Amino acid sequence: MAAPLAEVGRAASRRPCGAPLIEFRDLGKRYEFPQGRVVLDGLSGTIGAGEFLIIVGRSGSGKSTLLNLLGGLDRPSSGCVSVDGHSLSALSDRELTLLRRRRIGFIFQAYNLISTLTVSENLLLPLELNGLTGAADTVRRWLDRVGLVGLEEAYPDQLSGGEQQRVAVARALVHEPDLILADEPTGNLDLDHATRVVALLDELCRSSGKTLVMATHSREVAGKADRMLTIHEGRLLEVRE
Ligand SMILES: Nc1ncnc2c1ncn2[C@@H]1O[C@H](COP(=O)(O)OP(=O)(O)OP(=O)(O)O)[C@@H](O)[C@H]1O
Repeated sequence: MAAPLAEVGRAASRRPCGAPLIEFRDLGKRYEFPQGRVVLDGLSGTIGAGEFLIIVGRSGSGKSTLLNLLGGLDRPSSGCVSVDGHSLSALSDRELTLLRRRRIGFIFQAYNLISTLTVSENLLLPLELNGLTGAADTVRRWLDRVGLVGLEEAYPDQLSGGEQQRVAVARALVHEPDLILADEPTGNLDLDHATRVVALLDELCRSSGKTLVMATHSREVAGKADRMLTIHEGRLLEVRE
């Protein structure tokens, strides 16, 4: 049975390695507007703790929609998702917010850094929201890990695309979530920088046993993913190469 939400905030180390972190069953999503369209149709599966899973699919196939459902950013039209045994549909909006804040790190294509905050301040935010102490040291350590020492006081628009994405990577990981959901994290980067960002993400997640689910157009950046799934006509298929 799942532990109460308040008690599972930082319980990743108790989970046996390889046990499913995410389970989804008969998951469906239909958007009513602008015209009724079924984007996801009866998807079921599991994602193991510590796994690196890539989701590919053509533009508009539903990759972002799936990540949003897995991360509790949107509610499914049918079916259910559970994260570490917590059924997302059973959580109130407040509980869902807490689960997302504590347990999940999001990385988006357009970085989504807060433009009026410096690099350091962008990283401090998730720590402060989670009431974590020792924040200044943690931020310094993460800036070192992603190779951004010296840019602490810079604002996002003073950084290159690759640098901004490394800030976004650090921001998603700084509060030690169990699950990282990355939606086209390299979409704005050339192949060389894209490959480096994915390698960094992979290394950071693997070294700390975090689960990484990444949606991308490009199989070339898939790197060392453990598994690759594709969404085609609303269904999820395993890609074997
Ligand atoms: N909020 C919404 N309201 C209505 N339709 C939506 C909404 N969000 C997405 N869609 C539609 O759902 C389909 C899937 O969109 P989604 O963004 O999940 O695809 P994607 O595979 O991530 O695409 P891309 O690779 O271009 O980012 C698209 O046809 C899109 O127009």
